[in-house]
This record gives sequence, structure tokens and C-alpha cells, in this order.
Amino acid sequence: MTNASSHGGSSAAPDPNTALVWFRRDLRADDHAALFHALKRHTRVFCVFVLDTDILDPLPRADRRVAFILDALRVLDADLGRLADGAGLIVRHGPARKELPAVVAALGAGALYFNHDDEPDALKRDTAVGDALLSRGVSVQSFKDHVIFERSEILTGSRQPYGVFTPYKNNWLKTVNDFYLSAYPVSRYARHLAPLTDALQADLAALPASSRSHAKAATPKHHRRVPTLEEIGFESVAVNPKLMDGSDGAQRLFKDFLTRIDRYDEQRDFPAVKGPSYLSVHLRFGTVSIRQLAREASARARKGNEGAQTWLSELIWRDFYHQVMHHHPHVVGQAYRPEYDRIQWESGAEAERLFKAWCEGRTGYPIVDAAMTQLNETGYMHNRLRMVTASFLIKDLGIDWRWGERYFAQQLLDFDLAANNGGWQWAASSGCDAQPYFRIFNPVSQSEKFDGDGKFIKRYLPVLEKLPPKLIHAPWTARAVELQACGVTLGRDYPEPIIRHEVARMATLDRYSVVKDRKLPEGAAEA
Ligand SMILES: Cc1cc2nc3c(=O)[nH]c(=O)nc-3n(C[C@H](O)[C@H](O)[C@H](O)COP(=O)(O)OP(=O)(O)OC[C@H]3O[C@@H](n4cnc5c(N)ncnc54)[C@H](O)[C@@H]3O)c2cc1C
Repeated sequence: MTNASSHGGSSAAPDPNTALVWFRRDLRADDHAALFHALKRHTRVFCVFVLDTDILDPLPRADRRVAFILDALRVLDADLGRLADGAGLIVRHGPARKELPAVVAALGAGALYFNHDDEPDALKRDTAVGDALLSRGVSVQSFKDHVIFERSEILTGSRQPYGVFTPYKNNWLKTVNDFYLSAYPVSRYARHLAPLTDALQADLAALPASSRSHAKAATPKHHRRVPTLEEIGFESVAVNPKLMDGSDGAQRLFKDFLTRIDRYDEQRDFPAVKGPSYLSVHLRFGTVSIRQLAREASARARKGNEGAQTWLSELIWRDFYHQVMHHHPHVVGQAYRPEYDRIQWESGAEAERLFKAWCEGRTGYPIVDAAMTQLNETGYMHNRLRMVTASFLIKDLGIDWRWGERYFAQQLLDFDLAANNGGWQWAASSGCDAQPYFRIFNPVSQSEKFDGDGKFIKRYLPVLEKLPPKLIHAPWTARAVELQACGVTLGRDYPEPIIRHEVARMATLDRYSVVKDRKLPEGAAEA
């Protein structure tokens, strides 16, 4: 499997036997397209990760993702060392567009290898790095690694990108075979990984572009190549330990999920149940290979395992949203369907107040508040609740989906531009194969249906612990004495609802009337 985009380049000066592999959203040493191809074609291969200050500088100083990345880099560094004696990860801290050319020059590398990242900013960065290297005669090779099918690999019969998921999925399933799912056997050529010698590390530490290098050349035997959070200007922050340990942690989670995958289709919608895989952060940072996951799911799905079939569909949604972003980059910032940008969202101080209450889990709707608390406290939110909270913000509070998209992007450990944008535009009805605009989630029925006994709500809102199932989904419908018997006074211990869903629903249908001038279809309903 190659699918390489060769950017060409040739020169006598850089050493054609030496290559540098640039790790980005693929933080593992196993089944790695760029690493495999570099090792196969070159006899002296180095690996680098750049803590890119263009990305890191605007982030809040306490960011779970940075903690996750550093942890994953430590595992990657150790794994490279296990693959070949003395090998390891070069870690740089600075703007990637400057660091990469500097490291390439210091190593005398004749080629740079990396895996595709199709986010618009990443593409711009890669073009800048590629152009700088090409002008020096260094070849630049990039590969598909992050998805099973990318860009224009799955098209309609008339060679157009799909706008509807189900036919895309059917074509995906028809096209996929062992070729696309097999692993890149990195270890076969691991002997070509070059050791990070003391002299080399001294050279790297002295690089002018690296004002913030963390290689400690003076103590080579004991140095830490991967810096701490504090060393790169971040604060320590708690991340669920079950999600940590880089690629080792991903394998642990996947092994555990395989014991539950058969029941995924039945359990995945209930946030109090351990139903999904929790692998999203690992897929985001590539601490697990999508080929491994899709291969295992496909093998089970082909045997009729419905849990595996449903889970495979979710992995296909991921590919789907990535190809949407590739073909329609305007979705970053604008509605996929332009007519939805005519909608007038709420704005001003009142909208700001409602938005803040939503962010902080103070809407008075327990399922929404518990979900937002899960997000704020852990950096994760269950998929069903992402749909419920997104719908609530857009269709109950009348707030622009982009506000919610931005908040999720700041908070989610698994934040992925394509999936997050796809999810938000799905909820806003403006996206590719989105929820129709007239289908409006009723937060109370969603709560009753998917958290019937309120177990999830109570986990994140202990103040409601004593409320029985009949009161917990809509506490404002209870009599004051009933609530008091459970130790709750609305407005004091838990908020009054900030809107009435029935009223908001009518306002939303009105708001969305600018996109459809016909009457509501038969069955226009709540979900
Ligand atoms: C408003 C909204 C925002 C979202 N933002 C993100 C995001 O930033 N990052 C992200 O990875 N997912 C996002 N999702 C999709 C989904 O909610 C998460 O992928 C899922 O909850 C992660 O948990 P899991 O790994 O246990 O999922 P599982 O149920 O075990 O699914 C396995 C994997 O399939 C992929 N997947 C599942 N559902 C979707 C989906 N609807 N779209 C795309 N890929 C999917 C993910 O990579 C996930 O890890 C969003 C969904 C919505 C409705």
C-alpha cells in the first residue's frame, strides 16, 4: 500500500540514505505508513516530533491534550528505542515551519516523511515546510495513514464526493479489502532506525532555530528527550489515567472493548453504561492504528456480529467527515448548506448569559447539565449527550452552532476538526446528511429514554442524588415539597430551567423558516 504523494526534489548535498520521519497525529511506532516507507527506502532514519508553538501558544496553560501528547511521546520514544538500539524520538519546541528545515539540515537528511493531515491549517503548514525543503533539494513524501479511505478514494458513480452517508458507507464496505486493512510491518526494517548519538544530540541542542530545545546533550545517558509540561510552559492537569499511556493505553482500551463489542449496538446510547470504546482520543492522536481497529471490526462484522457492524459504521462516519472537510473546506466556519447561514441566531447579553449557563452546566435540564459537567471535568462526553447538548444549544437556546463547536474544541480531549464540525452541523441541520431541521430533540424525553433511572445524571450532579426517576428528568414539574424531601430547592441547590422547551421549539421552527419556505412536512416531530 503506497498512496504516497511525492513532492519530488533532488540534490547532491543532502544524504539520500538519510530520512527524517515527522510524527504529528500518528503517535505510535507500529503500523505507521510514513515510518514504514522511510525505513524501507533509507538506511539511516530519524524520527521527530515538534511541539509546535504556532498551535500551542494560543492554548490555555492547563490543557489535557498537551498532557496526553507528552505522555504518548514518552511511550513512542521508548518504543523506538526497543525497535533499534539507541534510537529514539527527537523532540523540538518551536514553530514547525522553522524547526523542521533546521532539523533536516542538521541531520543532513535527503528526505522528509510524514502522514497526511487534511485540516486546512495543517495543509498550509505542510506546504510551507515542503516548499522550504524542496528548495534545498530535500524530497518530501507524504502518505495516507489516519483513515482507511481519504480524499477522493470513495466517490459516487459520477466521480463526485458523497453528500449522504449510507451510500458512502455501502461503497466503503464494497471497496474495503485486506489490502486497505493490513498493517505496515515497521519492525521488518527497524534496523534502519538511526541511533541518537551524543554528538548528534549536541548538534541538535545547538541549533539556532531551537530556542527551546529540550535535548540535554550534557547528560546523554540519563537525559529526557520528552520535556515536562512545566518545561514547555504548561500547568499539570489531571487526565483520566485509563486514557493515558499512549499506544500502550490504546491497546489496553481496545482489548477491553473487544470483550464488549458484541453488545455495542444495544449499549452505545446509554451514557451510564460502559458501552462505547473510549478510543476517540487515541484515534485523534494516532496512538492506535485505524487499520487495526477496522480490521478487527470488519472480521467480526463479516461473521454477522451486529455490535461490530454498528461500531464499524462509526469508524466509517469518521472517514466520511474527513472526506467532507477535504472536499468542502468551507464547512470550517460556514454551513455546509449555504442557505443555513441565513439563519438569525440569538446574540447580545442575554444570549451570552444563556451560553455561559450551557457551558457551565447550569441550564436546569439535568441531562444537559450532567453532560456538560462530564465534559468540563473529564474532557470526554458520551456521543448521545453530544447530540443532546448540541441540539439544546442550537434549537432550545437559539445560539449559533459555531459557539458550541468552539467550546467543544476547547474542552474535548478527542477534539477533531472534521468530526466535531460534522457533529455540530448535523445537530444544526446545516451539514452533510444532517438531522432534518424540524426534528428537534426533546431533552426530557431523551433523558427518560437514555438515562431512565437517572444514574448518569446522579454521577455528575450529586445534588440530585435523592430524586426518584419520575422527578429527575424535569425537576421543575415536581411540587416544591417533593423536591424538599429530596433535599433540593430549585433556584438554590439546582437551577430553574433557563428556557421552556415547548416555547423554544416553536421559536426554532420559526427561526429555521428562512431555509425552507414550504410548510412543515408530515410527521415533523420531536425526537
Ligand atoms: C456535536 C458533536 C461533536 C463531536 N465532536 C467530536 C470530536 O471532536 N472528535 C471525535 O472524535 N468525535 C466527535 N464526535 C463524534 C462522537 O461523539 C465521538 O467520536 C465519540 O463519542 C467518541 O467516543 P468513543 O471513542 O467511545 O466512540 P465509539 O462509539 O467507540 O466510536 C468509535 C470511534 O468512531 C468514531 N466516531 C464515532 N461516532 C462518530 C461520529 N458521529 N462522527 C465521527 N466519528 C465518529 C470516533 O473516532 C470513535 O472513537 C462528535 C459528535 C457530536 C454529535
